[in-house]
Amino acid sequence: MALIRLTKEFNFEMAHYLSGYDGACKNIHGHSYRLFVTVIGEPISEEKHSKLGMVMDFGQLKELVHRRIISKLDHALLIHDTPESKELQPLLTKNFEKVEIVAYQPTCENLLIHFAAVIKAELPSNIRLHHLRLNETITSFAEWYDEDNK
Ligand SMILES: Nc1nc2c(c(=O)[nH]1)N=C([C@H](O)[C@H](O)COP(=O)(O)OP(=O)(O)OP(=O)(O)O)CN2
Ligand SMILES: [Zn+2]
Repeated sequence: MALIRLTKEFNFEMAHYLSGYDGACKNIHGHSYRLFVTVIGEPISEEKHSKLGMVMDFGQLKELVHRRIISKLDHALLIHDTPESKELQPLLTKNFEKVEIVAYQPTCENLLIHFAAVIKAELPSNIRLHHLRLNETITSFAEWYDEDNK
């Protein structure tokens, strides 16, 4: 038995602001995010299987992450649902196509917690989410590891 980790990288552009933050990031600004998704499993060994030798088709992983995360967040503005943003929300949703209202402060950390839950819920039962890495800038990134969150 050999366990193999597979990683696929995704890129998306997203705007956000950190509500109540004590620095420049309290203002609306954007990032070119880089998301690395790593899964672990055993390569399929059935000779007749169309995915012979693969833990998971990279294309299947791409479809999942695109559908559940990238399609929603790329070129979107993420708004933390707070009493202060309530007034702003209808104005933004009326004028822009992609505004996502979320129940959490949109930090790298909280985005990863959200992404992990979404990806884990859709992975086939024989494949495990091993870790995620999210770069917010070239110099700043956060990581989520399954083994840290058992
Ligand atoms: N722990 C966290 N700290 C900060 C987050 C975060 O998500 N988690 N986010 C921000 C801002 O949104 C933004 O990402 C600024 O980050 P920072 O690395 O400070 O960006 P700079 O452009 O100033 O980075 P340099 O490359 O050092 O110029 C703030 N903090
Ligand atoms: Zn930011």
